[in-house]
Amino acid sequence: MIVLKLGGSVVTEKDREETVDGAALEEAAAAIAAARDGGVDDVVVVHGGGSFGHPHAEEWGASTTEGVRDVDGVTAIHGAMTTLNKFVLRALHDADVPAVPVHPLSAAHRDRDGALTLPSEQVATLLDEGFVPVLHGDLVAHAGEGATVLSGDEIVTSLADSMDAARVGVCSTVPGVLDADDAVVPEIRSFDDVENVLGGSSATDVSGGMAGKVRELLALGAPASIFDLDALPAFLAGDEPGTTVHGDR
Ligand SMILES: Nc1ncnc2c1ncn2[C@@H]1O[C@H](COP(=O)(O)OP(=O)(O)OP(=O)(O)O)[C@@H](O)[C@H]1O
Ligand SMILES: C=C(C)CCOP(=O)(O)O
Repeated sequence: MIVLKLGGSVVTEKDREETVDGAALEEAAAAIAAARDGGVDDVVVVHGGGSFGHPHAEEWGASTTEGVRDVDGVTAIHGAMTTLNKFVLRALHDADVPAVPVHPLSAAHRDRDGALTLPSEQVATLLDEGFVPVLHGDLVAHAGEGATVLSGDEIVTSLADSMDAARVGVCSTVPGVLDADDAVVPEIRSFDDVENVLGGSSATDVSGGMAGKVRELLALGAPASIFDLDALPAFLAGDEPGTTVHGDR
């Protein structure tokens, strides 16, 4: 199976709070629909926070390690993400993709050391039954912290491991990880390869931007591609566009 992350910076306008990028979302949904028509029917979709989750998380001081205890904060952050999830589902439904939401806050948790448990049996069963599960960056219950941010990238890594994904795709606004001359780095095998060129995100992002992404993907067994929306059809067709991160496991 394939785990595909649609970056929050792809499906939203990251500089305008709670604004969906409708054209990008439509393009992504069309690519997924076309791939399904071509026989690729085992895709799990995860989307990021973009201008929905991140500004609220920042406002409430929540990150992947700093929790929020105020129920209004939980409601604001989780609510923004479920709102974005509804837009993503609608775009997929409009393209005739049988997308079904899976909200991580209802299923996942972190222990006191921050280790994540994200059940995947319901995701696997939905997939077996012909649906396209759609998860999203969210908050999760975190022992001793209240609720912390769970990034879409962590979801991707966790599901890729527990569901033994063959391939992982991370669709972002950049054509791959860029080097100091803005050329795409074709392959990454260790964080040292790219440490000096990796920054955070150009927009509000509480979960680490590109550096966080590469760290997560390096912890994987399956190869992971980072590419832009133009390259999504190629990725779904089996190519490895953009940057391929080969995990160190
Ligand atoms: N060396 C680099 N190569 C490519 N992008 C980089 C690099 N360093 C920093 N970045 C930034 O990382 C961003 C991608 O990370 P970001 O977390 O914003 O993506 P996303 O997954 O699409 O969004 P979200 O986290 O909301 O889901 C790029 O838009 C760019 O601003
Ligand atoms: C900010 C929240 C709640 C989700 C973050 O998910 P990401 O955009 O994948 O890092």
